[in-house]
Amino acid sequence: MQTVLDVGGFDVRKGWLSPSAQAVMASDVAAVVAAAPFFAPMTPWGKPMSVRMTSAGKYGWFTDRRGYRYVERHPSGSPWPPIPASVLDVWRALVSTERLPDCCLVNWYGGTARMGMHRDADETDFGWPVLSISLGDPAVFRVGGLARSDPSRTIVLESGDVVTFGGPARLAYHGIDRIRAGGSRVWPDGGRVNLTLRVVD
Ligand SMILES: O=C(O)CCC(=O)C(=O)O
Ligand SMILES: [Fe+2]
Repeated sequence: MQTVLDVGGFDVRKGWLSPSAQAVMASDVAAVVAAAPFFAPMTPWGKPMSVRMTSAGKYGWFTDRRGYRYVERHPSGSPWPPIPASVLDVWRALVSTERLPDCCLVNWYGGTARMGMHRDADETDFGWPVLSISLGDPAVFRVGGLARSDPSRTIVLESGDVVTFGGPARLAYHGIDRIRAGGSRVWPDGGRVNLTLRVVD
């Protein structure tokens, strides 16, 4: 495991998923996306996000002019599909076999997509970590500290890397500076998917 932050609880597991496990998970994610298609989220201040987004599980993360929140339905009105077993297995191995996540947020990054620095703070209990899985093209991931003004540094997240934000790092600022197109064969047309597993309430 790599220690990147000065506070504890930010753990990077490089190559935790084998190429064959990544392939199984990619086809499970494709099935989630077939049931709950990607949509273009809008920030509360009216700017479209550059990622495309969907979710699996009891809740999906959502944003529009009314703000950030978890919702029980896809914008189509359908409930979110279940979180695939291949994804839950990672949570069971690294976090808990008793309390499973309520939400698997699926972010799709095409060529120029990025994500600004933010904290994952829409959940009720910060005692549970957020677990992040990367599939596809490498991403330049930026992680800072607990205040927006803290110094930050970058690491490259590649396909199969698994990150947990727990303990003091649960509320660390983080974001995606950019994607390195063409760095993976997980998706036939390139791009990157990031899955984040969250206990919501
Ligand atoms: O794409 C990533 O690695 C991070 C995604 C993220 O921070 C989020 O969805 O809250
Ligand atoms: Fe996040």
